[in-house]
Amino acid sequence: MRDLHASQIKVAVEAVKARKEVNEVYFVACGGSQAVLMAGQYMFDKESSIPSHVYTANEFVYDTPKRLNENSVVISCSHSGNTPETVEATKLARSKGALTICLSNLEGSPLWEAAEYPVHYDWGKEVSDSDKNKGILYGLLFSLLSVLAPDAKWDVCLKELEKLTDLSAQAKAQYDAQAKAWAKRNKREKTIYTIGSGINYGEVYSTAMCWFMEMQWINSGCIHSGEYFHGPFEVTDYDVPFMLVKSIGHTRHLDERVENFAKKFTEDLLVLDQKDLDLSTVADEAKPYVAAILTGVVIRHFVEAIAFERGHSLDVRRYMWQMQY
Ligand SMILES: O=P(O)(O)OC[C@H]1O[C@](O)(CO)[C@@H](O)[C@@H]1O
Repeated sequence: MRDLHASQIKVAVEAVKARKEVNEVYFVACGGSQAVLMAGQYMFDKESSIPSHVYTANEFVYDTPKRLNENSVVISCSHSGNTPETVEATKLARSKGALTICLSNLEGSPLWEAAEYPVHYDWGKEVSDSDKNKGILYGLLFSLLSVLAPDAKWDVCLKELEKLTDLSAQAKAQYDAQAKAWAKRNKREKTIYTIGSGINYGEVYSTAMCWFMEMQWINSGCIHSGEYFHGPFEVTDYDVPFMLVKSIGHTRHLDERVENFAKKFTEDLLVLDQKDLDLSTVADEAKPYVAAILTGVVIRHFVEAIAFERGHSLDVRRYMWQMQY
Protein backbone atom coordinates (compact mmCIF):
# COMPACT_ATOMS: atom_id res chain seq x y z
CA MET A 1 0.00 0.00 0.00
CA ARG A 2 1.31 3.44 -0.88
CA ASP A 3 2.52 5.56 2.06
CA LEU A 4 -0.08 8.23 1.29
CA HIS A 5 -2.94 5.74 1.60
CA ALA A 6 -1.48 4.12 4.72
CA SER A 7 -1.11 7.50 6.41
CA GLN A 8 -4.67 8.59 5.53
CA ILE A 9 -5.99 5.34 7.00
CA LYS A 10 -3.84 5.84 10.11
CA VAL A 11 -5.26 9.33 10.70
CA ALA A 12 -8.84 8.04 10.35
CA VAL A 13 -8.23 5.11 12.68
CA GLU A 14 -6.56 7.33 15.30
CA ALA A 15 -9.66 9.51 15.23
CA VAL A 16 -11.89 6.47 15.80
CA LYS A 17 -9.63 5.41 18.66
CA ALA A 18 -9.99 8.84 20.24
CA ARG A 19 -13.81 8.60 20.32
CA LYS A 20 -15.23 7.74 23.73
CA GLU A 21 -17.62 5.24 22.24
CA VAL A 22 -18.40 3.69 18.87
CA ASN A 23 -21.70 1.87 18.88
CA GLU A 24 -22.73 1.78 15.22
CA VAL A 25 -20.97 1.66 11.85
CA TYR A 26 -22.75 2.72 8.66
CA PHE A 27 -21.52 2.00 5.14
CA VAL A 28 -23.09 4.45 2.71
CA ALA A 29 -22.73 4.75 -1.08
CA CYS A 30 -24.45 4.13 -4.42
CA GLY A 31 -24.13 1.45 -7.11
CA GLY A 32 -20.77 -0.22 -7.47
CA SER A 33 -19.34 1.72 -4.54
CA GLN A 34 -22.15 0.50 -2.29
CA ALA A 35 -21.45 -3.06 -3.42
CA VAL A 36 -17.77 -2.69 -2.50
CA LEU A 37 -18.73 -1.55 1.01
CA MET A 38 -20.89 -4.63 1.62
CA ALA A 39 -17.73 -6.51 2.59
CA GLY A 40 -17.43 -4.03 5.45
CA GLN A 41 -20.73 -4.99 6.95
CA TYR A 42 -19.86 -8.66 6.55
CA MET A 43 -16.60 -8.17 8.44
CA PHE A 44 -18.09 -6.10 11.24
CA ASP A 45 -20.94 -8.61 11.69
CA LYS A 46 -18.67 -11.60 11.78
CA GLU A 47 -15.69 -10.14 13.59
CA SER A 48 -16.98 -7.52 16.04
CA SER A 49 -19.91 -6.90 18.35
CA ILE A 50 -20.59 -3.46 16.86
CA PRO A 51 -23.74 -3.39 14.72
CA SER A 52 -23.18 -2.24 11.16
CA HIS A 53 -25.45 -1.42 8.24
CA VAL A 54 -25.19 -0.82 4.50
CA TYR A 55 -27.27 2.04 3.10
CA THR A 56 -27.87 3.30 -0.37
CA ALA A 57 -27.06 6.97 0.13
CA ASN A 58 -30.47 8.47 -0.65
CA GLU A 59 -32.26 6.22 1.83
CA PHE A 60 -29.75 7.35 4.44
CA VAL A 61 -30.67 10.96 3.58
CA TYR A 62 -34.45 10.62 3.28
CA ASP A 63 -35.04 7.92 5.89
CA THR A 64 -32.19 8.50 8.31
CA PRO A 65 -31.52 5.88 10.98
CA LYS A 66 -32.58 7.12 14.41
CA ARG A 67 -29.40 5.92 16.07
CA LEU A 68 -27.12 8.06 13.89
CA ASN A 69 -25.21 10.28 16.33
CA GLU A 70 -21.77 11.20 17.64
CA ASN A 71 -21.13 7.57 18.55
CA SER A 72 -21.53 6.46 14.93
CA VAL A 73 -18.82 5.94 12.36
CA VAL A 74 -20.00 6.54 8.79
CA ILE A 75 -17.86 5.20 5.95
CA SER A 76 -18.93 6.48 2.55
CA CYS A 77 -17.44 5.76 -0.84
CA SER A 78 -17.68 7.34 -4.27
CA HIS A 79 -15.26 6.63 -7.07
CA SER A 80 -15.90 9.97 -8.72
CA GLY A 81 -16.38 11.74 -5.40
CA ASN A 82 -19.25 13.52 -7.13
CA THR A 83 -22.34 11.37 -6.64
CA PRO A 84 -24.72 13.91 -5.04
CA GLU A 85 -26.60 11.36 -2.91
CA THR A 86 -23.36 10.13 -1.32
CA VAL A 87 -22.06 13.65 -0.74
CA GLU A 88 -25.39 14.64 0.88
CA ALA A 89 -25.40 11.55 3.10
CA THR A 90 -21.86 12.27 4.28
CA LYS A 91 -22.71 15.91 5.06
CA LEU A 92 -25.76 14.78 7.00
CA ALA A 93 -23.75 12.24 9.00
CA ARG A 94 -21.18 14.89 9.84
CA SER A 95 -23.85 17.35 10.89
CA LYS A 96 -25.16 14.74 13.35
CA GLY A 97 -21.71 14.48 14.91
CA ALA A 98 -20.82 11.10 13.41
CA LEU A 99 -17.19 10.43 12.56
CA THR A 100 -17.09 10.47 8.77
CA ILE A 101 -14.53 8.61 6.66
CA CYS A 102 -14.78 8.57 2.89
CA LEU A 103 -13.03 6.60 0.16
CA SER A 104 -12.62 8.16 -3.26
CA ASN A 105 -10.45 8.13 -6.32
CA LEU A 106 -10.68 11.92 -6.53
CA GLU A 107 -8.91 14.11 -4.01
CA GLY A 108 -10.56 17.48 -3.54
CA SER A 109 -13.93 16.22 -4.84
CA PRO A 110 -17.19 17.23 -3.11
CA LEU A 111 -17.16 13.96 -1.15
CA TRP A 112 -13.54 14.52 -0.17
CA GLU A 113 -14.53 17.90 1.27
CA ALA A 114 -17.67 16.56 2.94
CA ALA A 115 -15.97 13.88 5.04
CA GLU A 116 -13.71 14.61 7.98
CA TYR A 117 -11.30 11.81 7.15
CA PRO A 118 -10.87 11.26 3.40
CA VAL A 119 -8.90 8.28 2.11
CA HIS A 120 -7.73 8.07 -1.49
CA TYR A 121 -7.47 4.97 -3.66
CA ASP A 122 -5.84 4.44 -7.05
CA TRP A 123 -7.50 3.25 -10.22
CA GLY A 124 -6.31 2.05 -13.62
CA LYS A 125 -4.84 -0.91 -15.44
CA GLU A 126 -1.27 -0.51 -14.22
CA VAL A 127 -2.19 0.01 -10.59
CA SER A 128 -1.73 -2.60 -7.85
CA ASP A 129 -4.91 -4.10 -6.42
CA SER A 130 -3.58 -3.35 -2.95
CA ASP A 131 -4.06 0.36 -3.72
CA LYS A 132 -7.38 0.12 -5.58
CA ASN A 133 -10.78 0.56 -3.89
CA LYS A 134 -11.03 -2.94 -2.38
CA GLY A 135 -7.41 -3.11 -1.25
CA ILE A 136 -7.77 0.25 0.48
CA LEU A 137 -11.19 -0.60 1.96
CA TYR A 138 -9.89 -3.90 3.37
CA GLY A 139 -6.82 -2.07 4.71
CA LEU A 140 -9.13 0.40 6.44
CA LEU A 141 -11.37 -2.37 7.78
CA PHE A 142 -8.50 -4.46 9.15
CA SER A 143 -7.07 -1.34 10.81
CA LEU A 144 -10.43 -0.35 12.31
CA LEU A 145 -11.04 -3.86 13.57
CA SER A 146 -7.64 -3.94 15.21
CA VAL A 147 -8.93 -1.07 17.37
CA LEU A 148 -12.60 -2.04 17.75
CA ALA A 149 -12.20 -5.85 17.90
CA PRO A 150 -8.52 -6.34 18.74
CA ASP A 151 -6.89 -9.51 17.46
CA ALA A 152 -3.36 -10.24 16.27
CA LYS A 153 -4.77 -11.52 12.98
CA TRP A 154 -5.59 -8.01 11.72
CA ASP A 155 -1.91 -7.14 11.36
CA VAL A 156 -1.38 -10.40 9.51
CA CYS A 157 -4.31 -9.67 7.18
CA LEU A 158 -3.04 -6.16 6.55
CA LYS A 159 0.36 -7.45 5.46
CA GLU A 160 -1.16 -10.06 3.17
CA LEU A 161 -2.80 -7.31 1.09
CA GLU A 162 0.68 -6.52 -0.25
CA LYS A 163 0.59 -9.81 -2.15
CA LEU A 164 -2.37 -8.70 -4.26
CA THR A 165 -0.23 -7.39 -7.12
CA ASP A 166 1.20 -10.82 -7.90
CA LEU A 167 -1.88 -12.78 -6.92
CA SER A 168 -4.22 -10.83 -9.16
CA ALA A 169 -1.90 -11.14 -12.18
CA GLN A 170 -1.75 -14.86 -11.50
CA ALA A 171 -5.55 -15.17 -11.18
CA LYS A 172 -6.14 -13.31 -14.46
CA ALA A 173 -3.69 -15.57 -16.28
CA GLN A 174 -5.28 -18.66 -14.73
CA TYR A 175 -8.78 -17.75 -15.93
CA ASP A 176 -7.90 -16.09 -19.23
CA ALA A 177 -8.76 -18.98 -21.59
CA GLN A 178 -11.92 -19.86 -19.66
CA ALA A 179 -13.07 -16.23 -19.66
CA LYS A 180 -12.64 -15.94 -23.43
CA ALA A 181 -14.47 -19.23 -24.10
CA TRP A 182 -17.31 -18.28 -21.73
CA ALA A 183 -17.60 -14.85 -23.36
CA LYS A 184 -17.82 -16.33 -26.86
CA ARG A 185 -20.46 -18.80 -25.73
CA ASN A 186 -22.56 -16.22 -23.88
CA LYS A 187 -22.19 -13.11 -26.00
CA ARG A 188 -25.76 -13.30 -27.34
CA GLU A 189 -27.40 -14.05 -24.01
CA LYS A 190 -30.12 -11.59 -23.02
CA THR A 191 -30.03 -12.59 -19.34
CA ILE A 192 -27.29 -13.82 -17.00
CA TYR A 193 -27.96 -14.37 -13.29
CA THR A 194 -25.31 -14.15 -10.60
CA ILE A 195 -25.28 -16.12 -7.34
CA GLY A 196 -23.10 -15.97 -4.24
CA SER A 197 -23.03 -15.61 -0.48
CA GLY A 198 -21.14 -14.35 2.55
CA ILE A 199 -18.40 -11.85 1.87
CA ASN A 200 -18.82 -12.46 -1.88
CA TYR A 201 -22.40 -11.27 -2.03
CA GLY A 202 -21.39 -7.67 -2.77
CA GLU A 203 -19.31 -8.88 -5.69
CA VAL A 204 -22.15 -10.84 -7.30
CA TYR A 205 -24.51 -7.93 -6.59
CA SER A 206 -22.32 -5.47 -8.47
CA THR A 207 -21.75 -8.00 -11.26
CA ALA A 208 -25.50 -8.13 -11.85
CA MET A 209 -26.32 -4.45 -11.30
CA CYS A 210 -23.26 -2.69 -12.68
CA TRP A 211 -21.31 -5.00 -14.97
CA PHE A 212 -24.23 -6.74 -16.69
CA MET A 213 -27.18 -4.32 -16.46
CA GLU A 214 -25.47 -0.94 -16.44
CA MET A 215 -22.42 -1.59 -18.59
CA GLN A 216 -23.57 -4.38 -20.93
CA TRP A 217 -27.36 -3.91 -20.99
CA ILE A 218 -27.72 -7.60 -20.22
CA ASN A 219 -30.71 -8.40 -17.99
CA SER A 220 -29.60 -9.81 -14.70
CA GLY A 221 -30.54 -10.47 -11.13
CA CYS A 222 -28.40 -11.19 -8.15
CA ILE A 223 -29.43 -14.19 -6.09
CA HIS A 224 -28.14 -15.02 -2.63
CA SER A 225 -27.18 -18.71 -2.54
CA GLY A 226 -29.33 -19.13 0.55
CA GLU A 227 -32.35 -17.69 -1.28
CA TYR A 228 -31.97 -19.60 -4.55
CA PHE A 229 -34.21 -22.41 -3.24
CA HIS A 230 -36.82 -19.96 -2.04
CA GLY A 231 -38.01 -18.74 -5.42
CA PRO A 232 -35.33 -18.08 -8.04
CA PHE A 233 -34.54 -21.75 -8.72
CA GLU A 234 -37.87 -22.01 -10.56
CA VAL A 235 -36.32 -20.22 -13.57
CA THR A 236 -33.48 -22.76 -13.85
CA ASP A 237 -33.53 -24.39 -17.28
CA TYR A 238 -31.10 -25.85 -19.82
CA ASP A 239 -30.60 -22.51 -21.57
CA VAL A 240 -30.54 -20.14 -18.58
CA PRO A 241 -27.01 -18.90 -17.77
CA PHE A 242 -25.80 -18.50 -14.18
CA MET A 243 -22.53 -17.31 -12.71
CA LEU A 244 -21.96 -18.80 -9.25
CA VAL A 245 -19.17 -17.81 -6.87
CA LYS A 246 -18.29 -20.73 -4.61
CA SER A 247 -16.80 -19.44 -1.40
CA ILE A 248 -13.95 -20.85 0.67
CA GLY A 249 -15.62 -19.31 3.73
CA HIS A 250 -18.33 -20.56 6.08
CA THR A 251 -21.10 -20.20 3.47
CA ARG A 252 -19.51 -22.67 1.05
CA HIS A 253 -22.20 -25.21 1.89
CA LEU A 254 -24.87 -22.80 0.59
CA ASP A 255 -23.04 -22.31 -2.70
CA GLU A 256 -22.43 -26.04 -3.11
CA ARG A 257 -26.09 -26.77 -2.59
CA VAL A 258 -26.91 -24.36 -5.46
CA GLU A 259 -24.27 -25.95 -7.69
CA ASN A 260 -25.48 -29.49 -7.02
CA PHE A 261 -29.03 -28.60 -7.94
CA ALA A 262 -28.44 -26.16 -10.82
CA LYS A 263 -25.99 -28.33 -12.73
CA LYS A 264 -28.69 -30.96 -13.16
CA PHE A 265 -30.94 -28.54 -15.05
CA THR A 266 -28.77 -25.97 -16.83
CA GLU A 267 -25.94 -26.48 -19.26
CA ASP A 268 -24.74 -22.94 -18.65
CA LEU A 269 -23.52 -22.79 -15.06
CA LEU A 270 -20.22 -20.97 -14.62
CA VAL A 271 -18.74 -21.86 -11.24
CA LEU A 272 -15.95 -19.64 -9.95
CA ASP A 273 -14.62 -21.76 -7.11
CA GLN A 274 -12.32 -19.88 -4.76
CA LYS A 275 -10.65 -23.21 -3.95
CA ASP A 276 -9.12 -23.05 -7.42
CA LEU A 277 -7.24 -19.84 -6.61
CA ASP A 278 -3.64 -20.42 -5.60
CA LEU A 279 -3.59 -19.00 -2.07
CA SER A 280 -0.67 -21.14 -0.89
CA THR A 281 1.42 -18.05 -0.08
CA VAL A 282 -1.38 -16.38 1.89
CA ALA A 283 -1.78 -16.74 5.68
CA ASP A 284 -4.87 -18.77 6.65
CA GLU A 285 -6.48 -15.87 8.54
CA ALA A 286 -6.42 -13.73 5.41
CA LYS A 287 -7.48 -16.33 2.83
CA PRO A 288 -11.25 -15.62 2.64
CA TYR A 289 -10.57 -11.87 2.38
CA VAL A 290 -7.87 -12.16 -0.27
CA ALA A 291 -10.06 -14.65 -2.15
CA ALA A 292 -12.96 -12.18 -2.12
CA ILE A 293 -10.81 -9.47 -3.69
CA LEU A 294 -9.37 -11.88 -6.25
CA THR A 295 -12.86 -13.06 -7.18
CA GLY A 296 -13.63 -9.47 -8.14
CA VAL A 297 -10.51 -9.39 -10.30
CA VAL A 298 -11.50 -12.66 -12.00
CA ILE A 299 -15.10 -11.53 -12.59
CA ARG A 300 -13.86 -8.32 -14.14
CA HIS A 301 -11.74 -10.43 -16.49
CA PHE A 302 -14.84 -12.36 -17.59
CA VAL A 303 -16.78 -9.12 -18.01
CA GLU A 304 -14.06 -7.50 -20.11
CA ALA A 305 -14.03 -10.63 -22.29
CA ILE A 306 -17.79 -10.51 -22.87
CA ALA A 307 -17.69 -6.74 -23.51
CA PHE A 308 -15.07 -7.39 -26.19
CA GLU A 309 -17.10 -10.22 -27.79
CA ARG A 310 -20.22 -8.05 -27.84
CA GLY A 311 -18.38 -5.00 -29.13
CA HIS A 312 -20.02 -3.08 -26.29
CA SER A 313 -17.62 -0.86 -24.36
CA LEU A 314 -17.94 -0.87 -20.59
CA ASP A 315 -17.93 2.94 -20.77
CA VAL A 316 -21.13 3.36 -22.81
CA ARG A 317 -24.30 4.59 -21.05
CA ARG A 318 -27.70 5.48 -22.51
CA TYR A 319 -29.02 7.49 -19.57
CA MET A 320 -26.40 7.64 -16.81
CA TRP A 321 -24.58 10.98 -16.87
CA GLN A 322 -26.30 11.74 -20.25
CA MET A 323 -29.34 13.59 -18.90
CA GLN A 324 -31.12 14.76 -15.77
CA TYR A 325 -32.56 12.01 -13.55
O1 LIG B 1 -20.30 7.36 -6.57
P1 LIG B 1 -19.52 6.66 -7.62
O2 LIG B 1 -18.68 5.54 -7.08
O3 LIG B 1 -18.73 7.61 -8.47
O4 LIG B 1 -20.57 5.90 -8.52
C1 LIG B 1 -21.41 6.46 -9.39
C2 LIG B 1 -21.88 5.42 -10.36
O5 LIG B 1 -20.82 4.51 -10.69
C3 LIG B 1 -21.27 3.18 -10.64
O6 LIG B 1 -20.91 2.60 -9.41
C4 LIG B 1 -20.65 2.39 -11.75
O7 LIG B 1 -20.73 3.10 -12.96
C5 LIG B 1 -22.78 3.32 -10.70
O8 LIG B 1 -23.38 2.18 -10.22
C6 LIG B 1 -23.03 4.57 -9.91
O9 LIG B 1 -24.25 5.19 -10.19
